[in-house]
Amino acid sequence: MTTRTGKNHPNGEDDLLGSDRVFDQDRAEKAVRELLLACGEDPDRDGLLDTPARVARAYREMFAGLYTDPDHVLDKTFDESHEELILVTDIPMYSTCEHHLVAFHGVAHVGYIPNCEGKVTGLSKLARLVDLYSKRPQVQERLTSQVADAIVRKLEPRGVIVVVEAEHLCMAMRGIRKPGARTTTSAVRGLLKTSASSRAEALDLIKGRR
Ligand SMILES: Nc1nc2c(ncn2[C@@H]2O[C@H](COP(=O)(O)OP(=O)(O)OP(=O)(O)O)[C@@H](O)[C@H]2O)c(=O)[nH]1
Ligand SMILES: [Zn+2]
Repeated sequence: MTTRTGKNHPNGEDDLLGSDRVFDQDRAEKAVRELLLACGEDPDRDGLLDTPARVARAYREMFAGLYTDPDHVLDKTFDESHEELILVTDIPMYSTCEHHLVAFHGVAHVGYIPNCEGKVTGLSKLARLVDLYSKRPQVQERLTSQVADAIVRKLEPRGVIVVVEAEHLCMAMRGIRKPGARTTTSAVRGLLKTSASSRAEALDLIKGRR
């Protein structure tokens, strides 16, 4: 699996520079085996024999967003004379907390106001963008702004809003142990930041969606 991604920091701005990055299946398998040993488990017992390979494949899938340039997701655009809000709500989101490598999951709401040329993208591409940035070691704040900034870069819209609501399993199954606690993050750009009424319209639609 070799495709473009960042040189120094896979989640940073140098993401755009691109470099070949590969998933090293053998290395991942060895690391999982080591982890099992470190936990006092026997990786050679029947039930665990295939576990290192399975876990390595799972991580390759969970971090698939490290190997794809997110900007390509929004390559296809079309002109549609719609100059008002386009909002996709309740996009299911599964990501991995970079502090503990356990899941955080919830929903993302992504909206934008196209520019005066009416440059829009397919609705599924907004969900693809959320998927791609989720499939990396992440923190929720960065995930939220990266989705917003990718839309700004590629669609040059008048405004963008991204809201992510998630439960962090690192706060539920360990540590402070508060299952059900939800974290909400938002990233607003352009008109949706500067115009209180535009932002209120978007937030009302997000809040009142059920
Ligand atoms: N801001 C932010 N914090 C996060 C996110 N995911 C996990 N964290 C927090 O990252 C922090 C890491 O804190 P540390 O004190 O270094 O690690 P820790 O001892 O395991 O912390 P506890 O979870 O409090 O036990 C914790 O407070 C987590 O709740 C995230 O997406 N955004
Ligand atoms: Zn965590």
